[in-house]
Amino acid sequence: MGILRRRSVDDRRSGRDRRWTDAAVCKGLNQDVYRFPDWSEQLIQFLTRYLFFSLGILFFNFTQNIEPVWLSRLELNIAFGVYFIINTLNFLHASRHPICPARYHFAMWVDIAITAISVLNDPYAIPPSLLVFIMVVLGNGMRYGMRLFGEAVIGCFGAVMLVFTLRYSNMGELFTPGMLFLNLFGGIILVYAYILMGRIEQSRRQLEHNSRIDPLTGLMNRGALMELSDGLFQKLGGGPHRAVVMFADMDKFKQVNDTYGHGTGDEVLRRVAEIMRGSLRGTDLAARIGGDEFVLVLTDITLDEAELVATRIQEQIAQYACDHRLPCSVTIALGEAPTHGRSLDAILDHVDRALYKCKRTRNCTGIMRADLVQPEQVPA
Ligand SMILES: Nc1nc2c(ncn2[C@@H]2O[C@H](COP(=O)(O)OP(=O)(O)OP(=O)(O)O)[C@@H](O)[C@H]2O)c(=O)[nH]1
Repeated sequence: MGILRRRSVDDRRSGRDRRWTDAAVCKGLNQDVYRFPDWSEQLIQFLTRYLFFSLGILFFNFTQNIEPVWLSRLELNIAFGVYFIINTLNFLHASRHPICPARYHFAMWVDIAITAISVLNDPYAIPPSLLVFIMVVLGNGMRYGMRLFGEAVIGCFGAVMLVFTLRYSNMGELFTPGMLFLNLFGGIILVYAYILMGRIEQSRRQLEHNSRIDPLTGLMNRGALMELSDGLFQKLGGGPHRAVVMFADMDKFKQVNDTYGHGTGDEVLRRVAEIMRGSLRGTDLAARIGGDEFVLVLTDITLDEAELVATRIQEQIAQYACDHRLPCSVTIALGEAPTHGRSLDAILDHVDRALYKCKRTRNCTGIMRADLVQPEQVPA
């Protein structure tokens, strides 16, 4: 039971990164297909775009013997000017709304368009500006996840084909071996980067999953519970909806371990987790937060209804213990949001006291509501 007393917030992610990811969760954005880079990453990308803009202006306006082949210099400068304005508007939007997949897509297509215009107007037979397509794919795809990566590959491939067709129809240019090599090389880099990125993303997701799940029971761990319940309690806010926090602690579990071994103890924990999981609805949360301690967060439910759920869980565990001739049982304490607090931490403080009291009271039925425990009864 001491684990709640030791509970602290220091293992939680902090700062902007966390708020951004939480915001993504709240907005219901799919983090399997999108990545949400932090502001510094996006800032570097915008600076790269401004760098590309400056190089384009310098190349087409101030390099000797360079004449745009498709547009007039004025038209080309207008295109770059429009790019500058769009980029700046996107930049301002990003500084206010860093998480915005629609903008990620839009900015990437604008990048593809201006790159295609540059390659189209590049007078070199083997246009070095083709390499910018690789930068567009890597710069966008690696930052924002597999969805944008795939879209960038398809978009850039389509743009290259279109540009070559137009260059050919305009200049009668044939594919030179150098051009063929450059495209082949670029294509191989992109496919390689896509595969590599896919593997990295998969490992990242696996790691993230493992860091949130208790491997013995498959329930979430304490860190994941704290993180998800933050969002859940924020949503409750001052509204009419309620949530009940249930804290369950096994009794005589040490005796099970000592008498029958840790293998049996593990099996008991797995079975208890199964019973708890079976009592939940889709929106509820269940976690093992310590050795033999479990926390459930039930949404849209009253304390009375939650007490019935707790009784059912208790009965099923008692039945299991009886069937296997085990001495263990479970004590469950209940608290309610917002009556006992507006965050999981705050409610758990109350519920922890109720559990402590129930464990120490001989006539406790094994279920205790936090509202039945007065502050002065709380042990020091
Ligand atoms: N089998 C097993 N045992 C564990 C695990 N994690 C913690 N424990 C054991 O769980 C026991 C918890 O101790 P206590 O909280 O004193 O258990 P209890 O006998 O139920 O005592 P009360 O809670 O005071 O009723 C300890 O013996 C731990 O070694 C685990 O993952 N598997």
